[in-house]
Amino acid sequence: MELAHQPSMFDVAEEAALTPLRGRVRRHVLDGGAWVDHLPGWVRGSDAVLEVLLGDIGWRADRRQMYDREVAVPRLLRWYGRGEALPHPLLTEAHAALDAHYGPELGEPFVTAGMCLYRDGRDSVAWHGDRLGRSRTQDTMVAIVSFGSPRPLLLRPVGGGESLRFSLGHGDLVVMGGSCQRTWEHCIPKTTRPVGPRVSVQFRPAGVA
Ligand SMILES: O=C(O)CCC(=O)C(=O)O
Ligand SMILES: [Fe+2]
Repeated sequence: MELAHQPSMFDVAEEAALTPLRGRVRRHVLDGGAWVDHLPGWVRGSDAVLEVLLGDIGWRADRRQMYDREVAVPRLLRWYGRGEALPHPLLTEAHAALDAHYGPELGEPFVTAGMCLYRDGRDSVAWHGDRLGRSRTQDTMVAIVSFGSPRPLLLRPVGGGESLRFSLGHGDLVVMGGSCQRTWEHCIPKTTRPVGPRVSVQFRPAGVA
């Protein structure tokens, strides 16, 4: 796998650390019982995490069921199941912090960590909801921590309407909650701008995909 990445481009002097969530994360209430929480700069010292994520952690090219077709996904994937050790301790801390903050509202823990690597602007994910599991019928949360080059996350209501745009930069947190996976769709569009790699780390409860 060829990635435009050299260790020397990172300043890993700053140790990766989380900043507080409470009182800082901003909730955007959307139509239809959906919401999006956004906290730019949740993680400090994200270079150290990105460097590990861009290494050999078992990235795979994959295929995915999209609507009624199976398509090659233009991004690399790495799935961490229940209890599987995450590749950087900051991610383990992030998981615990998300559980502490969202557990009372979510009513269950985040369990899996799905990771996506967008190598450059040609990598993307098309409009979809994460509805392969219980999220097809139930409210849930998907928490995304982003590392690397900023890419926008777009959201639009199922059935049409204006789309919203959240910037997902290095160390930023976005949480899609409520009915968001079934009443809204989201995507990471391709871009012709020269962008470096981005890794998205998505925490989901059991049975949500
Ligand atoms: O790249 C992201 O942050 C979003 C990825 C996504 O929507 C998915 O994998 O279901
Ligand atoms: Fe998604």
